Amino acid sequence: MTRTITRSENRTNGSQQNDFLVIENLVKAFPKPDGGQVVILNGVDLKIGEQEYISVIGHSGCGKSTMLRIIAGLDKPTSGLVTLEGKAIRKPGSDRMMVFQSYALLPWLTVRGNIRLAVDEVLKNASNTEKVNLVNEHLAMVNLTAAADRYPDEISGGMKQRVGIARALITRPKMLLMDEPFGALDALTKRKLQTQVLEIWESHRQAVMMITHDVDEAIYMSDRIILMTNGPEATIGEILDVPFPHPRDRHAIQESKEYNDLRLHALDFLERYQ
Ligand SMILES: Nc1ncnc2c1ncn2[C@@H]1O[C@H](COP(=O)(O)OP(=O)(O)OP(=O)(O)O)[C@@H](O)[C@H]1O
Repeated sequence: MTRTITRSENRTNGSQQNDFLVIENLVKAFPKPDGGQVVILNGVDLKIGEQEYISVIGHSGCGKSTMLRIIAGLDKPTSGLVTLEGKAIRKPGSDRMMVFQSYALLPWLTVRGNIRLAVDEVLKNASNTEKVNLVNEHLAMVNLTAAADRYPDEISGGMKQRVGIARALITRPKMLLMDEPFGALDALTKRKLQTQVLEIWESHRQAVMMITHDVDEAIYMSDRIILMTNGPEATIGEILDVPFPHPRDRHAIQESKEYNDLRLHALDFLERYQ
């Protein structure tokens, strides 16, 4: 069989060679309850372009969320450096927004209120009219206009996740960090939301790092797929280039030989690291 897989060298994809996010020799260790330390991530090197969509796949516990939290500024590296546009990341900032699997919405605020909160926190100089228009625009973008005045416990999981995505997008962060954003959704809702998020990203490009356990999701959505080795002491095992131009048609790409080769290659990798 002719292999069409391209293993990316550690560079940004396609035309965007700029080193927007740079991770250099990242090591993260946590203290063990009985003393000593366990090294979770050991020597991660990665560069991401400013409009690049990256997926990270690896077995449970290898340190994917830890890496995302370090990029978000919620946790610190034990050693190594993570920079965004050349500046070391030391704390959370409005240039990076997170989307969590567990939605993390405030139950006492409506859909509109949850989205508006992000605008109030980040776009402090915008007028009330500008903020209202922005919230309405983003409610429409994720098809939530009709549910704007409902509370989180009155809407479905898929709707909650759309609120989380609108809330993350509305302040136009330079980088979107998504931790298994579709992991809690049923198969149909998941596919719909994947398409919606991809369409939004295709029209408002930004850097994305998305953790997923789903190889098909990674191929459909991303430009490159980072395959992590198992922990402890996990690192990047391989980086796969996804050769399909955007905008993508899920059905069309799934019929191609490249798609199936890529899928089998990623699954083989994961099997090897079981
Ligand atoms: N604050 C912490 N203190 C101690 N150990 C931690 C801490 N945070 C994470 N860990 C450990 O680090 C390892 C990696 O955790 P992490 O959540 O990053 O993995 P993951 O790859 O995202 O897993 P999953 O796919 O299951 O979400 C796990 O063994 C976890 O128990």
